Amino acid sequence: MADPTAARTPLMAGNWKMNLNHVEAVHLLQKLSWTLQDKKHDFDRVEVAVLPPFTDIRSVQTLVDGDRMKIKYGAQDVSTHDSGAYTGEISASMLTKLGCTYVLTGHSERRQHHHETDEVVNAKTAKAIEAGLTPIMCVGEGLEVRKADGHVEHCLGQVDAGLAGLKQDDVRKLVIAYEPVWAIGTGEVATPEDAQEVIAAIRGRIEETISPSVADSVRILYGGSVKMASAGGIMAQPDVDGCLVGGASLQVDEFAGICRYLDLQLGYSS
Ligand SMILES: O=C[C@H](O)COP(=O)(O)O
Repeated sequence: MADPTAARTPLMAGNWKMNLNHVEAVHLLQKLSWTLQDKKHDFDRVEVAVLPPFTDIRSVQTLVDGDRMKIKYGAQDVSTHDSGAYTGEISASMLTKLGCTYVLTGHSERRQHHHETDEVVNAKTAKAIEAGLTPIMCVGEGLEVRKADGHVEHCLGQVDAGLAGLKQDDVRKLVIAYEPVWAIGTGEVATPEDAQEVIAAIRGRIEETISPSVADSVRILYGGSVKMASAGGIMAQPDVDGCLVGGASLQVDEFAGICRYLDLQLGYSS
């Protein structure tokens, strides 16, 4: 039986999507770091990561290394290929070389606008792991599926397909993000109970198909219009291990507030 209270370090990951050039990226990251330092953020207690566009990653790396920041970073996508004649693609080893920790796979915007199938998501996830990156593999249902009450089965199907063929120890280390498509960038947040329902089902599926200890270790995030005001309620759910934040990660005070949800809950916000 998977233990929903097993120790898993919460992760707050900011997906900048196609926003911020490299100069703007440096400004935002510097300000985020100062804000969190000023509030004495404990990065071992709540991990913080940013996922900039590819063109910003080298600048982010220089800043993180130069200032010895504890903020981690990663990319928003990765190729299924290792190298060669694949115009416009970026390989997993290129990201590792840039010091990336994380990479998103299967974000709904890639599934929707770039027709990424579950097989492609699985191949990208495997390539990322092979190169030493931690994939944040995204799953989530659209509005029609939710209305037809098929959301849990839909997400479990995406999880099964995305994890196919991966080794137990690799699954243990990866991160899954549940993002209901109808809640992305719409201001429409799933309730904390909606997030818990699907995330607990995903953990249960991993327990069943892989192992209870892997299910206890794997971190599962919620994403979809998360704001400072909603983060505490979402994070109070026993199976939710963090948030994948889009729009609010472009506003330093909002994102810092999300990262500090524990302090804010405890009333240390002043
Ligand atoms: O990757 C992040 C998600 O797509 C959520 O975006 P959002 O916070 O703007 O709704």
